[in-house]
Amino acid sequence: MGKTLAINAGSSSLKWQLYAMPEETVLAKGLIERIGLKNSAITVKYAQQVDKKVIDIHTHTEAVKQLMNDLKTFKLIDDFNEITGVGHRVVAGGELFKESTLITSEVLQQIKSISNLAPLHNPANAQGIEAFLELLPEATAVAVFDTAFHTTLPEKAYRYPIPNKYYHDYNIRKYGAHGTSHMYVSQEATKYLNKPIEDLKLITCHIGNGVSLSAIKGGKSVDTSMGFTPLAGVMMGTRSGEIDPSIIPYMIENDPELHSAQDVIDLLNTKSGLLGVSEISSDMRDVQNSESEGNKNAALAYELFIDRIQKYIAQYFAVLNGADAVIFTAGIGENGCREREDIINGMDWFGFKIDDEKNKRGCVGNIATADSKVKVLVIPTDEELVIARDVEAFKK
Ligand SMILES: Nc1ncnc2c1ncn2[C@@H]1O[C@H](COP(=O)(O)OP(=O)(O)O)[C@@H](O)[C@H]1O
Ligand SMILES: CC(=O)OP(=O)(O)O
Ligand SMILES: [Mg+2]
Repeated sequence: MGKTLAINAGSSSLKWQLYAMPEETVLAKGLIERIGLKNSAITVKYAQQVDKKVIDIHTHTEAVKQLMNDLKTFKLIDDFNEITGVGHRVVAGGELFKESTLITSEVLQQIKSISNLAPLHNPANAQGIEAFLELLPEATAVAVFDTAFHTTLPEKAYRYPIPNKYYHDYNIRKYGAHGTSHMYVSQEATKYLNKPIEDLKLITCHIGNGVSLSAIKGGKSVDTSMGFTPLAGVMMGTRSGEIDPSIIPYMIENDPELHSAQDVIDLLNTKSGLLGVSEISSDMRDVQNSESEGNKNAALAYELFIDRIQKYIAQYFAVLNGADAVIFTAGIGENGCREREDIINGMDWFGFKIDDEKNKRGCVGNIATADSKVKVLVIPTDEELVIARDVEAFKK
């Protein structure tokens, strides 16, 4: 039933995959990085080929035009009309969207209206949507929300212990994020655990540039580390994760460079995490390279990063009252052998240990020792496939 594009627009990047549906064959995929900066990097992969180029891409609208031209240049399509569906990852759905939704101009306005719930993401997601509405007005356009999978959280998990009116009148609650990824890897886990999802208790760790963990019981999210916005929870590439909220007014009072709560929130979102502590980079590979050259800040950044993840894993053992498996996914979760070893072997009291022979680059599946009570799984995430499937469901 035609070709479907899955779009994952980040604050400075745009990832995409082109599928033949309903066969779910990946025809091509690509990445446009450094949007809005000099020398944007463009990668297109198709049929064993990789094309890379560097040009300046100023906006997400330009990125979409570039991607569509590349599809023609590399003969992945002859005509734009071959693309009958476009699915967009949208990080925050707030109280407005509990499931994937057909995009109309009203839906687009609503997505923009809740940008406060994902300030780094929703504005970029909306730009991507607008660009495609202009280029492919006939295609089935669907928004797939990161928050949807977490709508099953029990009230004790999603409510904050603040006066009730802030929930009832202002919708202040935990929404979580990365839901598509937590859902996908938890479903994939059944292949390695030989039990139906209804009988499983899982702790999923999505560790990429953004990081979040979830406690999943019987296939439903029962807790997750991100909160009202994706700033909450563990430390990330540029985000602080949890800090004592009293620090915010204290920073404004004492640092003459900070004038408002918004200034501090920007700092916590974009200048903190691995970047803020290492003073080197938000990218884990750069941090580790500096650490190996003896850089103390980089070593501290790494230590904090591992510590925060361990503490959330421990919390979720309590939330679930035990677990069948801990799952690692996303850039660092899938590729970071050392991170997995440091996280798991530092808390082996919980009933698991990494098998060094299995914990290798490119490994997939269980990497725990044979006598581990709790399995440790590496499962590559595939948010784009879930998005393409949701688009397909609307085409029918
Ligand atoms: N081999 C590796 N070892 C450690 N970290 C890695 C490796 N490959 C990628 N990463 C890290 O993965 C992170 C990016 O993850 P990714 O899931 O692509 O993030 P996002 O989707 O949020 O852009 C970066 O910190 C990068 O350094
Ligand atoms: C929600 C979020 O943090 O997403 P990402 O990891 O893509 O930045
Ligand atoms: Mg991601």
